[in-house]
Amino acid sequence: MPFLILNLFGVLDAKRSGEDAVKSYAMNSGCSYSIIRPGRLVGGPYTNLDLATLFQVEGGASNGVTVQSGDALLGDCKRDVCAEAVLQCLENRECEDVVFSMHRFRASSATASMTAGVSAAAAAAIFLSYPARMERDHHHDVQYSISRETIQQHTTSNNNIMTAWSSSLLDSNYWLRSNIPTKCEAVNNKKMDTVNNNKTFASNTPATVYGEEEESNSANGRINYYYKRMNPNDVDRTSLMESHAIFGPLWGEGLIERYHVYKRINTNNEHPQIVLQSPRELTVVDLKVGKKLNGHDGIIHGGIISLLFDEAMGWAYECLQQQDQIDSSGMIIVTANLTVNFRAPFLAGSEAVIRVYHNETKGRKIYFSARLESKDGRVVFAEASSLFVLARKDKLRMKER
Ligand SMILES: CCCCCCCCCC(=O)SCCNC(=O)CCNC(=O)[C@H](O)C(C)(C)COP(=O)(O)OP(=O)(O)OC[C@H]1O[C@@H](n2cnc3c(N)ncnc32)[C@H](O)[C@@H]1OP(=O)(O)O
Repeated sequence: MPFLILNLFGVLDAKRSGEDAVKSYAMNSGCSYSIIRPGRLVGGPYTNLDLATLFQVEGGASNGVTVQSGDALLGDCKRDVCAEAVLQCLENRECEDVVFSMHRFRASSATASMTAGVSAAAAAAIFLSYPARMERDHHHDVQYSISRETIQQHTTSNNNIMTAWSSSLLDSNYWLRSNIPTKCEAVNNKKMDTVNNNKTFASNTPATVYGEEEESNSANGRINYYYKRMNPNDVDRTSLMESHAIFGPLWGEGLIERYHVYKRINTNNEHPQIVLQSPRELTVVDLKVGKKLNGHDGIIHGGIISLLFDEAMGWAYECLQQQDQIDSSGMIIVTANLTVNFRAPFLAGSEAVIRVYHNETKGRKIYFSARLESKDGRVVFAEASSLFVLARKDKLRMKER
């Protein structure tokens, strides 16, 4: 159908704005999104086209769905399947940061039998696990495909549809794990070498990591933040080198081997209200721990993890101070409270990232939260929340005496 007709009264424009707002919010708040563009919704009280199919179709053949990236598809979509798809998106990591359209499966006789007797839930779940071609929006220059033919081969060669689907689900998940660059991988290879000059790039920060010169491209609505290396350029820490826990005695092979701090710089002028949403991601630390910092054999000591969090939050304060221009003359920021929940063993020799968020500022009290997670964001090793307090320097010295 011509775009002009589909877009009568600006309906598609409005939908696009809605989608852009969702993406911006997701990018700026650090959460993921899934955008489903269903075909014309049917199957409800006012559009019960399915009365017709009810008499023609055995079982639930009309529950089949076709999923494709972008909006190439045109057709109807059953409401119950759409609702199920929404729920599946919440649970399927494969659906993170994707935009796809779905409509009813216009099945050939062979493929119709594939969906016969399968519930809407199963159909939606399976097809969402096997997107014919999903566009990862954050990696918009990369597309991934899982052939729908593969599914059909599985299903036609096996009488037990559900078994066949589950086995290909495993294949597919394996494929996804082994092939899809995750959120933490670089989009732009050209930027990889900027790590070396400490300029802008965190090799393991989220996908939307762009160099400063590309910031000007943000007009296309896709690029609205990037990361810039903080240490050692932004803050003179030479005096810290010898006595600082991380950069001094605990620094080196087998110990803390990497601790690169990046501040997030938002460049989104389109939705400033969204950028300011709380909690706001302030810093990301790209780190590597060695094999000599264990508690139990092979597992990094919880105290070390707490230290890594504390430091990251200290840098987050530095970032906040730069952004919000906090007047801290005569003051020093100190940790008043730090709570850590250890969620999964953080293994010796691992690489990971810490993401720090600003939750709230109340007078001289600043609340942060943070996550230590695997580079691909799939495993959360620990979560932390903290209260930092701006204390008067002279008062702290009095306490020392
Ligand atoms: C770019 C460079 C990056 C470098 C990063 C380095 C990061 C490293 C950060 C650290 O590890 S600092 C070392 C560990 N922390 C300390 O040594 C701090 C020791 N504690 C203190 O010196 C004082 O207890 C403190 C300055 C935190 C507070 O004393 P104050 O006399 O200034 O404030 P006060 O006790 O009146 O408390 C102020 C507010 O904070 C609240 N508060 C203080 N401690 C709290 C606590 N532990 N839990 C909850 N709330 C707390 C307190 O209730 C109160 O709330 P209200 O204003 O609403 O009444």
